[in-house]
Amino acid sequence: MGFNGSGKTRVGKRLAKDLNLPYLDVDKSIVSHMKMSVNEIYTKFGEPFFRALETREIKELIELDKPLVISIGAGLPIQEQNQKYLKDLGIVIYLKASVETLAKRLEGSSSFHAGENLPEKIKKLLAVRDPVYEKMSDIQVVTGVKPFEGLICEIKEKLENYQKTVEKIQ
Ligand SMILES: Nc1ncnc2c1ncn2[C@@H]1O[C@H](COP(=O)(O)OP(=O)(O)O)[C@@H](O)[C@H]1O
Ligand SMILES: O=C(O)C1=C[C@@H](OP(=O)(O)O)[C@@H](O)[C@H](O)C1
Ligand SMILES: [Mg+2]
Repeated sequence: MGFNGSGKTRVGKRLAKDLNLPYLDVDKSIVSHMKMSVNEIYTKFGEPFFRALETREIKELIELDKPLVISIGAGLPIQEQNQKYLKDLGIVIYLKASVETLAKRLEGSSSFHAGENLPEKIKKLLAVRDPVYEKMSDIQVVTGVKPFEGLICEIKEKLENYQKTVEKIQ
């Protein structure tokens, strides 16, 4: 979980490979179910419809009850209707990034329509989203500081520690 460009796809795919688990991207699942791009769904049916598809998708994943590494869209956790399901989905990792890191990564991105002032748009949206990501996450890592390999090691270490702590409690 994280802002657009925080690395959900890249980190998710690598983590799945290292943990020997299947990888699933919620946006990609929606696109393949609908046979339409995210942009087409937004244009044709509007955002609330897309958000309802996200909700349906994560409910199905909970019912599936299968170990997976999942990337969710940046807007999914912001929807109140999804927050109760997110907790049931499993361990939630927040890829936290600064405005500067995100602006660097999202420059020229076709999926993040920034218009004129990219850092300003990121700053505004992040101010709303970061507290929600903080609240909804079990594990947090800062991305954009250390090299990718180091970040992956940090995530795996934090995951192990988290699982050990949960086992102790149960
Ligand atoms: N830890 C990282 N260090 C440097 N670049 C990264 C890192 N994680 C992701 N990126 C790059 O940032 C961009 C956005 O990553 P991506 O995984 O597509 O983000 P998201 O799925 O969260 O939108 C890609 O070009 C990706 O290669
Ligand atoms: O920020 C958002 O509201 C969205 C982020 C996108 O996912 P990424 O986080 O992979 O860009 C995608 O779900 C959709 O375009 C809406
Ligand atoms: Mg992505």
